[in-house]
Amino acid sequence: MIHLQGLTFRRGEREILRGVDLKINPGEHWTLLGRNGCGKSTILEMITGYLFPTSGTIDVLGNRYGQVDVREMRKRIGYISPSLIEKMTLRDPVWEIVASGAFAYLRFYEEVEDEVRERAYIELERVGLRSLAEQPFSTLSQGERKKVLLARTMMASPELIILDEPCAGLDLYEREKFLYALNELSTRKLSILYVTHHIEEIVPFFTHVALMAQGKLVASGLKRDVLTTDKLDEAYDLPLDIKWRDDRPWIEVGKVNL
Ligand SMILES: Nc1ncnc2c1ncn2[C@@H]1O[C@H](COP(=O)(O)OP(=O)(O)OP(=O)(O)O)[C@@H](O)[C@H]1O
Repeated sequence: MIHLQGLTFRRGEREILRGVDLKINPGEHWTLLGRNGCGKSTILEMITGYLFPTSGTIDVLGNRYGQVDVREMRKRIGYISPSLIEKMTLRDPVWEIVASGAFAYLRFYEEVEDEVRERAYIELERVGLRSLAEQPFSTLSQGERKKVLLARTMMASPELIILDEPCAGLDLYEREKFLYALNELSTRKLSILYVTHHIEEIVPFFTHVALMAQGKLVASGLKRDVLTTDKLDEAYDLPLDIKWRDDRPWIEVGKVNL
């Protein structure tokens, strides 16, 4: 599904990625964790073909980057990045925003086929927003907008969904609703790669975790093997204690001397 080998990325004197190896198999759902600036978004931008490594190889969905048209690859990958919402036209109705995902357009300049419109309604129904289909996108809450983007992503039947901090700025209720919608999608034939700063967002359907620090992977593998006190201490340089409740982790922070 995704195989990164020996990825490095340099900008001037800075080594932003330092030998990242990561293998994600079909059907696995991964969370990528690490402090600000450790290189998470850089990895996502490489997997989506917007950035190229200084050295190392990237294989995604059976294709080696450098030997494949990345525009074709992007049609097979749903990518929800922080900048995507800003690119949407706020006055467009919600269903149209969703429908545009079928063609990877940002908006339509011609009549939308009935079949595409119907599919947009179905995807909206799946994320629980069918009733808002005719409203302008601008009238939706932040959480609803994020779920609209999820529905939009599903229009292209992606084999891989990549999300960069999709719950940033959402209140607890909106966050849980978003994660519930994502959980529903996780049962379809696809893999999810999800970047977050919040360990409690690692809901039960996530199977694996990759933990980064300063451009390197501290650990990667099954979530219970990676989310240990020692490994988290190493990545965050804080006295942390991990607890589990209903297969969902949360963090206790010990006395901090910064
Ligand atoms: N094109 C670039 N030129 C120079 N520096 C860059 C470039 N792209 C990223 N960086 C730097 O690389 C580091 C990693 O950035 P990246 O956005 O991948 O981190 P991140 O882990 O996603 O951080 P955050 O959690 O804050 O979003 C940062 O220090 C950033 O300033």
